[in-house]
Amino acid sequence: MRINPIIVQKYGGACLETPAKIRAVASSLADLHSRGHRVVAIVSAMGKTTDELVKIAYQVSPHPNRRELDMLLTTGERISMSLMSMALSDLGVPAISFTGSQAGVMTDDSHSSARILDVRPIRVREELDRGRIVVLAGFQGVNPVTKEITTLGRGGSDTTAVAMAAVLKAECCEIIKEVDGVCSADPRIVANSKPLRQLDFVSLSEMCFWGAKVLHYRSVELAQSQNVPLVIKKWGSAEHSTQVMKEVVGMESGRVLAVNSMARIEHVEIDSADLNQGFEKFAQHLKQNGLSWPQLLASAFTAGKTRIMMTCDSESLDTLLRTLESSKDLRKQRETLSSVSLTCFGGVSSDLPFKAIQILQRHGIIADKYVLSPHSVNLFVPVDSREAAVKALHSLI
Ligand SMILES: Nc1ncnc2c1ncn2[C@@H]1O[C@H](COP(=O)(O)OP(=O)(O)O)[C@@H](O)[C@H]1O
Ligand SMILES: N[C@@H](CC(=O)OP(=O)(O)O)C(=O)O
Repeated sequence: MRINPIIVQKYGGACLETPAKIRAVASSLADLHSRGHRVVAIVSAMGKTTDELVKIAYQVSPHPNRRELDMLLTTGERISMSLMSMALSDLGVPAISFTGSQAGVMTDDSHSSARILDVRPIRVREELDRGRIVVLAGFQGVNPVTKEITTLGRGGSDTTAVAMAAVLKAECCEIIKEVDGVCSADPRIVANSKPLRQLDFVSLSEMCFWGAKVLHYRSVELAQSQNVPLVIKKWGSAEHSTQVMKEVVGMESGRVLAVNSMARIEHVEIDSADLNQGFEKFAQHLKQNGLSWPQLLASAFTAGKTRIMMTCDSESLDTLLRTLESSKDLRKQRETLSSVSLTCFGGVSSDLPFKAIQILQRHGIIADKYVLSPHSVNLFVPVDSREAAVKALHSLI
């Protein structure tokens, strides 16, 4: 007997913003199911629900307990999953929803930035075998030791989808968006940004690490390491999609593929004897204050100070900066910056940083410094120049 292929589809908050949108997604899932696929749908919270929950938490407590914050934020996805399952039942399609822990998503114990250690989708497999569509809450899991509920970090539902597709050996993992796949820049900033129809894993993961909000960057790394066929698709449009490939034809062209940016980068300075002690003090400070690790971008040690450059969601950065006020050895250093990154195919050409600096200068923007990664030039600019810098550098594409 031929076993029907499994398709994992992930729907982001934008596609689930209203009850009408949820019903529309349900009918598209029903259609997929009727064509003989076994379907797993990963859902995010409706619209901006997670932002609203975060806001409420900070109105109640200026420094919310991280365990309780995770308990709160996971409710957003629970709402979506149960509504989606109801909508499917109304269409006459058998469906069942599961939370991350019911679906067997096992994580480490790091609240608000947990990493997936294992997936044991026992109930998911049973229900697929019964012919049901399985609807899963993205962005969450459970730590098998502490038994606590965790979240994977903002945008983490993409990573749930890829992890589930990997263990279920799905035929495809489709990330469904309201945008036209992955574009050469955020279409909200650059109206004429170009959709990228094919992208290699390395370039995409670099773009997402440096701020492209289109995918959780850990999901790209996981898809690459687990060999998951990954497609980013525009909702309701068969042809508008980005296919992520192991290799895209071409050698070391250095062609600029995309410009992305990070809105807010902060610097912390730590009194220390060397880099190692600087990091130890930073790690201890995070632990003592119940804070999760931010995304670290660079660090340096000179003259008794370790300086760390980092980013994270704005609420977490605000909380971290507040805790520095009562610290003896750690302090906020210099003004907040934004980043602008050029991601290139097949490596960065040596003259690109200087070309980029000149273009910015012609637009009256002074780049403070830049760092290179194998596939990106990442420049740091004043926060109020961020959008103008993205638009100016998009001329290189
Ligand atoms: N390079 C990029 N390509 C496409 N979208 C991007 C890029 N950088 C940032 N974005 C943003 O990512 C979001 C992705 O799609 P959307 O369906 O709105 O979100 P979600 O699925 O997270 O709810 C959009 O808001 C878009 O503005
Ligand atoms: N709801 C969570 C997780 C997520 O993945 O959301 P989205 O897929 O809408 O970016 C967040 O807003 O962070």
